[in-house]
Amino acid sequence: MSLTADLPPVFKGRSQILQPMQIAVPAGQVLGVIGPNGAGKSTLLRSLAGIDVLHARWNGQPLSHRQIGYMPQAFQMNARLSVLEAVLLGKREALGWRIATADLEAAGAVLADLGLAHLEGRSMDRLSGGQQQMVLLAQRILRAPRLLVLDEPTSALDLHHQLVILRHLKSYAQDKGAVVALALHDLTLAARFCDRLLLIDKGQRLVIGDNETVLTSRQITESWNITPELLRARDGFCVIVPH
Ligand SMILES: Nc1ncnc2c1ncn2[C@@H]1O[C@H](COP(=O)(O)OP(=O)(O)OP(=O)(O)O)[C@@H](O)[C@H]1O
Repeated sequence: MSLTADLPPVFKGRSQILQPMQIAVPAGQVLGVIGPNGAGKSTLLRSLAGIDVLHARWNGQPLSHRQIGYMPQAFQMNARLSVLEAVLLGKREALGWRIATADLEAAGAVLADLGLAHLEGRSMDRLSGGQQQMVLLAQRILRAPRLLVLDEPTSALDLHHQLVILRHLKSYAQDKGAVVALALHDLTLAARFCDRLLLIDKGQRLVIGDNETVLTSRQITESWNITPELLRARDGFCVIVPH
């Protein structure tokens, strides 16, 4: 089982900000989309998530909006909803006037998995930026999408919560046989949690493959204009120290 997508070029005005590209990811994997600022990561993820036109296929069959969860880079929810209500909105197509006990339990379980159970009754407009980011992620996860597309899902999180969320996303992909595609700026975290990486620059796919193939000194220097030191952590993962 796998996700495939034949993404068309994207234009803004007369500029082409994304070249056409083909993407293929086996079910159960996390795809990290990396590249410098303005490289085209958000544009690629929007296209993959089918915000304008659906392109993603699962085993060759088109995926519907219902099967795709997308979280954009800019997020904010100032509504006077409780955290539990906000998460339940993830099920909105299935919710009627009465909320099924199963949906309430599922929402509570996702919050508990992300360590957010204590916030269940709190109003969304009284959460910190990082807490909001995690609650909105819980909302997307509750839909149990086949394809979860997340634009910098850890940008507002401290180190502990970055690990909680990335571990959870990796398990989500493995347990559900889903695909998670996410943009990350931290290359060390990308190396540790992603099964494969797609390096993009100037709207063009430079390379897609396993971490060793993508995160080479030469490629990092060319794309980010730094001279990295590539170390090996105790657990064998690559650590990228920028110089
Ligand atoms: N609405 C727009 N009009 C014109 N150009 C745009 C528009 N949106 C994005 N761009 C340009 O397209 C390119 C890719 O932008 P995109 O947001 O996809 O990059 P990114 O890799 O996600 O960047 P960042 O890491 O800074 O979030 C950039 O050069 C950006 O200036």
